[in-house]
Amino acid sequence: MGIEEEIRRIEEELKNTPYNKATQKHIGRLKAKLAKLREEQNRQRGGGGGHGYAVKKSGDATVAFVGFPSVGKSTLLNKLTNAHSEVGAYAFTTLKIVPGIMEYKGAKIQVLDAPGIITGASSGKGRGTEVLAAVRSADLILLVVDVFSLEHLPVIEKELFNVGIRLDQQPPDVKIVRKERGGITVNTTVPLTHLDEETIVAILNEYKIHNADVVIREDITADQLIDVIMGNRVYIPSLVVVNKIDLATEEQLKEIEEKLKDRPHVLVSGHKEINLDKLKEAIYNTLGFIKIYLKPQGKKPDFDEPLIMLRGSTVRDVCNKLHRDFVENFRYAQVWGKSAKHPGQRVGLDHVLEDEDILTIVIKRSK
Ligand SMILES: Nc1nc2c(ncn2[C@@H]2O[C@H](COP(=O)(O)OP(=O)(O)OP(=O)(O)O)[C@@H](O)[C@H]2O)c(=O)[nH]1
Repeated sequence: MGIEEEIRRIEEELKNTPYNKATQKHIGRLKAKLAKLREEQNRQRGGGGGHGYAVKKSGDATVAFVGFPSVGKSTLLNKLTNAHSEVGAYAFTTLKIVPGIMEYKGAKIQVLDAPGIITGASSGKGRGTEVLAAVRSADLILLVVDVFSLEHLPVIEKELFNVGIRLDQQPPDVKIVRKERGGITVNTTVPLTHLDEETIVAILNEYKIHNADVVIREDITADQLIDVIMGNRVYIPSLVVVNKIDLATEEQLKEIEEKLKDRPHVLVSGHKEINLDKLKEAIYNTLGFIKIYLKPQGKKPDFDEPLIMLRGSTVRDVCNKLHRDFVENFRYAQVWGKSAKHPGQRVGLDHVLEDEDILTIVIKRSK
């Protein structure tokens, strides 16, 4: 049986197996098998867990447009950035990923236009797989649909899920430490409502893990446990962009608003330039930026040109951005501001910075 056929067979079985206490373990095993097969398939197609596509990261953050062909991604990209992607009134005008830079409130945001993903892209049909690999490296994913195709959203989400992209989730708080012998021990700090110990062990066994200490600190699902075992998942926030609102009636727009009320979304028209500022603002806010003022040793901080970094950035991220040798030659850093325990605190590369911190980086003198 070919991989694709086997995947279909297991998906079918999962669909037809009702979830309850008695089937939990079986379902867990099936899901583990399915995840392994998808991984194998992604490997064969050269996508998935790979390191992406020939797009160099530049700017302060990267945003990827994902959507079906002809929803207007190229048009939006052109209006938001300085890039000139070809726009055509036919499907698949975008044959390779075209990055552009969008400047907003001092941040330079790299925007990638990916070829339209289609059903089955994650299984290698169309040009989807390599594109999805590039999307994995984004800091924010824009799910683009047009006013008449909201039903594409779950399809796109499934494609992304299948290549290991987890939207709007945090990495599960689970530690698995393998050992030589002693079997599997499971410790939990919260009650688990989706998994019992037998299922956890069955899933681990499916991955040939027979000896390990497992610590679970949140109420995870089988899928989340599998994600931790696979280890190559990426966790990226998303924003829904509904395009071509110029074609819809007030009534239709209200319906769309209602359907999307529980998730971040923006309604726009690329072509008619409606709500594009709102979209830029939403992109900027969802990414979340902080300003860092650099202070050369023994001098005053530079308040005129702050460094723009993503929220959660560390001293290491700053070093990487400034110069490729900084991490290697790093001695220590000093911080003043919200993240510092006291003004001028000495910190290492892993120190997490806060908005408006002042930072001095001390590096070894080059020989
Ligand atoms: N009415 C209307 N048409 C639009 C809008 N934005 C784009 N279009 C049209 O939709 C068609 C497809 O636009 P593209 O920007 O090429 O779409 P794409 O998503 O990049 O398509 P692929 O390159 O095939 O993936 C073109 O004819 C555009 O002129 C819009 O806001 N309103």
